[in-house]
Amino acid sequence: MSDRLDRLVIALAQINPTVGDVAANADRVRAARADAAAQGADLVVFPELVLSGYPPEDLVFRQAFLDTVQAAALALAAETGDGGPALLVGAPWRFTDPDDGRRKLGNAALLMDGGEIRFIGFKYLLPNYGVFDEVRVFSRGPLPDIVTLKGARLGIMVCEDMWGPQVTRHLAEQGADILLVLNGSPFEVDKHGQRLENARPRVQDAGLPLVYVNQVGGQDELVFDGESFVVGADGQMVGRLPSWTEAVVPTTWTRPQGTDRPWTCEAAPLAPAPDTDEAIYRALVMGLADYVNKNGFPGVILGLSGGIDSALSAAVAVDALGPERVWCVMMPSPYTSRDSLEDAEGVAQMLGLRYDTVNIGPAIDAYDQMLGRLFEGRTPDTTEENIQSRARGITLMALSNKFGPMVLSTGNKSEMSVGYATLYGDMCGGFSVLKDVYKTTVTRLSHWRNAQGVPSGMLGPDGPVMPERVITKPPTAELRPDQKDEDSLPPYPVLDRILNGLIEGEQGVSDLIAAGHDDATVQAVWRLLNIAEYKRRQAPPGVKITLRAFGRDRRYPITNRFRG
Ligand SMILES: Nc1ncnc2c1ncn2[C@@H]1O[C@H](COP(=O)(O)OP(=O)(O)OC[C@H]2O[C@@H]([n+]3cccc(C(=O)O)c3)[C@H](O)[C@@H]2O)[C@@H](O)[C@H]1O
Ligand SMILES: Nc1ncnc2c1ncn2[C@@H]1O[C@H](COP(=O)(O)OP(=O)(O)OP(=O)(O)O)[C@@H](O)[C@H]1O
Ligand SMILES: NC(=O)CC[C@H](N)C(=O)O
Repeated sequence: MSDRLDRLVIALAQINPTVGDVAANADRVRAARADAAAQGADLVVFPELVLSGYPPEDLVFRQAFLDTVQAAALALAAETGDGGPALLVGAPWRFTDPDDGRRKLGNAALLMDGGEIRFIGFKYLLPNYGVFDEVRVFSRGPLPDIVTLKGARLGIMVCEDMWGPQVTRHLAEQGADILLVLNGSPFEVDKHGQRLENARPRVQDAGLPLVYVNQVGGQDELVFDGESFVVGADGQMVGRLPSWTEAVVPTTWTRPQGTDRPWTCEAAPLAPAPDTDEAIYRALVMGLADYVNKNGFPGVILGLSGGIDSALSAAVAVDALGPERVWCVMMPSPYTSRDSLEDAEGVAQMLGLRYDTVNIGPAIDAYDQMLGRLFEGRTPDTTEENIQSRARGITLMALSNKFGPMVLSTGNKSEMSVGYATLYGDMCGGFSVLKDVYKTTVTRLSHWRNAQGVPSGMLGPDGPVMPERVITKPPTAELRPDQKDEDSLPPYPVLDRILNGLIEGEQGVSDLIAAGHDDATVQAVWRLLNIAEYKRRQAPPGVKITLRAFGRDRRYPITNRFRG
């Protein structure tokens, strides 16, 4: 037998598309192809729906949008007539269903080679759970055929196709040599482990190696971490791309020349996977940066209270956008303590950003006067507290309207769970960094960022970002004298464990009581969680990091009498 080898170089193009910007996405594909060509690639594999951006949601109902995608795809395909690498690109694509003869829309993978679209495969398993609604917008295609490139029989799948056995089995039966998977797989804590756990049974079932290409970047509530990889037919990781950054990485595949022996991938670089806290922090930074930049804002503005939530939100914003694009405003009331003033100023100095003070005292006096006659005989309560919060909201929105930065809302997941936030007050804003981050995780991330220095690729200071006291002092809303969060809520470690069970674990009240939690506390938290749904529906979007984020993932009725 000859010891010469057949050789195929497959480049993994982990790029950051923008939903709806078809021309820019096609240009990114071109740039990645040029990069891959310079690295000797024969084929460049891109993420799911890279031409439209993922997820395109109802945008794909517009024929004009599909026409634009189709024109861009045909232009890219024509360019592969130059003898350079072939492209494997995801796009929404209209097709005629062979079973019923009807025109449908599929989530497709297009193989472009030799100046034409040589092969079209469609996603077979459409995810319709959690954040995914693909049955609503796409039809499943027929089970895909295999296609040959430079003698290698490629089995092409689209994302969810790898999460069930059917498509892999079909491709293996057809005689595939290598499985290629185009993905739009959003980040969740510890998701990278799940991807590998789902890839391995497919690989073992088929006895075939697998190439997994995921996108990076933020799209509204979703953020994609990339972390594309190659797994050998033995289930071992052969190569892994870095997370949270664009990358075009070639992998070299060989087999004995002229034989029908399996293709194997030569060892490729194995980028380290970040630990949990770093991954969450990077998700928040990328989610915010892409939201602000892709929507064309000059920067963000937020209320800096001297508390931990606004301090961490400001730190994430500075790491995402740089200090010159983040504006913080301290808005003291008569209840604002000296410590809060010092701590807010400390945060601003450490982050090196623009910091202003606007006293809300005159606004509160004005409302006291305006409402005095109508409120006569009523004792002060949360009504007056909420007016303070709303005076801050109005101030931030006025500065946003006048100067253009988007207001960043600072509430965390613990508060959003129990409705501990004021509608049109501290809930106002365009985007919320911490919306899906429990308070105990806020504390952990703050310690992490203070100890870590600037994470690679970020724009903030290489040192601590908030005074230690901001992390260690008891949380307070400072809406009345000596107020502490724990006056109204269980201590956050207790609250977060219960919320984690009710939300992430979908556990019942009785399960949590049986697990040893205090009966009355669990009942109270469950009640608050239920009655705060109306607030969450009016809350700004924020970066999803958990299994069950409010908004896209966890959708409960507002009008809901079930209390069991
Ligand atoms: N199902 C439903 N559908 C639609 N609307 C509903 C509703 N239930 C009540 N509402 C309305 O919602 C209003 C109550 O909500 P809202 O006005 O937000 O006020 P509310 O929830 O009563 O008070 C805000 C709470 O957030 C706490 N908090 C914590 C931390 C920071 C801050 C801060 O502001 O900085 C505040 C504050 O201590 C207080 O407990 C009611 O007046 C009612 O009209
Ligand atoms: N004195 C203040 N100056 C500026 N902004 C404020 C002030 N007080 C509250 N805010 C804004 O309202 C948000 C909610 O504040 P509050 O302090 O009441 O609750 P919190 O959830 O403990 O937040 P934090 O930890 O940031 O204080 C803050 O994150 C901040 O954006
Ligand atoms: N786009 C998709 O099909 C994604 C679904 C898949 N289970 C994932 O999260 O990775």
